[in-house]
Amino acid sequence: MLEITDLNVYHGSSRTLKDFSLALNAGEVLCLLGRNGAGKTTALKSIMGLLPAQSGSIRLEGRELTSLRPYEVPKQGIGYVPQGRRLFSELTVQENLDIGLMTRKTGRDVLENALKLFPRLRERLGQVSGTLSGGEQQMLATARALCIDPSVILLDEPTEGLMPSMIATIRDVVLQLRDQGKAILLVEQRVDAVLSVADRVCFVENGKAHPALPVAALRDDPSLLERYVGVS
Ligand SMILES: Nc1ncnc2c1ncn2[C@@H]1O[C@H](COP(=O)(O)OP(=O)(O)OP(=O)(O)O)[C@@H](O)[C@H]1O
Repeated sequence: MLEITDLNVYHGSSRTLKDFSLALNAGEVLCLLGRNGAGKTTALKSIMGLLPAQSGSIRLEGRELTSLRPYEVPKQGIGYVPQGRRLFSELTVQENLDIGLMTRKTGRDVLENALKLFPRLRERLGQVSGTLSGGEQQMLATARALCIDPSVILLDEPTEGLMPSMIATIRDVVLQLRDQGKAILLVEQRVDAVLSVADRVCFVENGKAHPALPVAALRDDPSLLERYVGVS
């Protein structure tokens, strides 16, 4: 569904992604794991066209994305939930969701599906989003991405700073979306969260992606985590 091949991305003169390659399938959760600064967020931003590719390709069902402007990428059906959520904090919950709906001119049924996953947001449609709790803001950022009716969803550390019950809610939603056939690329630092949600994991090390492994490989060989993430 989404195929990244030999992608090279620079920040100034430093090469942040080095011949970075991975393939993401429909109906799976692929988790990017790696140390701080390994290049995980850079990979997601590059997919969204927020950082230009020096070389390499990013294809969604065969269509090349690297030549698109950033505003054109979500229109292809890629939803992005950035680290830190990046809501329009002065706008209400409804207005944030409307921005998602406008992106691809999706219908109210798409909004209904998103609100079904997050009933708590339905109760707060008129609330200014900057006044939501951290967990509710994460729900809103996810629901806004779902309002474009994406086939691919990129989530950057969605459980960061959340309490356990909220982490469980996000995990359940990710699994439901996977079961609906969405392709999900997840950056996640919490090993327990990775083990409970991922189908495959891909270690990112110094800007390079190692070949993806089934998540069972982490259980079978815990030394992988120590080697690539620095936890045991
Ligand atoms: N705007 C920027 N200007 C210069 N260098 C940057 C910029 N953004 C990121 N980098 C560098 O690119 C490298 C990869 O950063 P990136 O944020 O992709 O890492 P990450 O794997 O997501 O890390 P973390 O787990 O800490 O979020 C780091 O060395 C970082 O310092």
